[in-house]
Amino acid sequence: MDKQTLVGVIMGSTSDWETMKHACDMLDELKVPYEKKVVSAHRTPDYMFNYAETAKDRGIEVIIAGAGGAAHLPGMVASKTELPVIGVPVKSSNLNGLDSLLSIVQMPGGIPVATVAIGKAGATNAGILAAQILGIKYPEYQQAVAIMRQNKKDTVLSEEL
Ligand SMILES: Nc1c(C(=O)O)ncn1[C@@H]1O[C@H](COP(=O)(O)O)[C@@H](O)[C@H]1O
Repeated sequence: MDKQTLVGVIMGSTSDWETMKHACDMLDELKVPYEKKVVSAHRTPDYMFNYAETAKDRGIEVIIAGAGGAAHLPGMVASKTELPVIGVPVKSSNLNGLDSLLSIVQMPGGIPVATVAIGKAGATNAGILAAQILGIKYPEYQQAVAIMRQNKKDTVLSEEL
């Protein structure tokens, strides 16, 4: 039987995939079941509301939302769900992602978005953070994160200049 999808990876546009695939790669590595979709607060507002409102009942436990520029998606999704939302600022062409970062991180008190760094490293960390959150309830994901970190440590220690 397929495992229950636990993470919703959403992004404002297909153009965000280059960045957001790194979150999905990490979820694949940690064997966390996820779904991925394009959802936009600006372009598909009703769909975005519906996605956020129904995610919990569908069994999703963490949402990773990536967007660039006027990146309202993570915050708007957070406003419609009690699930933890991790926001990934996608690097924009005009302002290098600083616009995305500030749009996501500066949430008003009461509606948090756990914001990671701009771009690939942030997306990768979003995948790890999602697994760590799930690891509180599902020990296999905590274990997977521990193994991944140990492997990284071994790689760094074995590296020579
Ligand atoms: N920031 C948002 C939202 C949103 O926040 O709802 N929807 C799309 N976008 C962003 O617009 C950028 C350009 O999109 P296009 O490449 O499709 O023109 C993308 O980075 C996307 O995340």
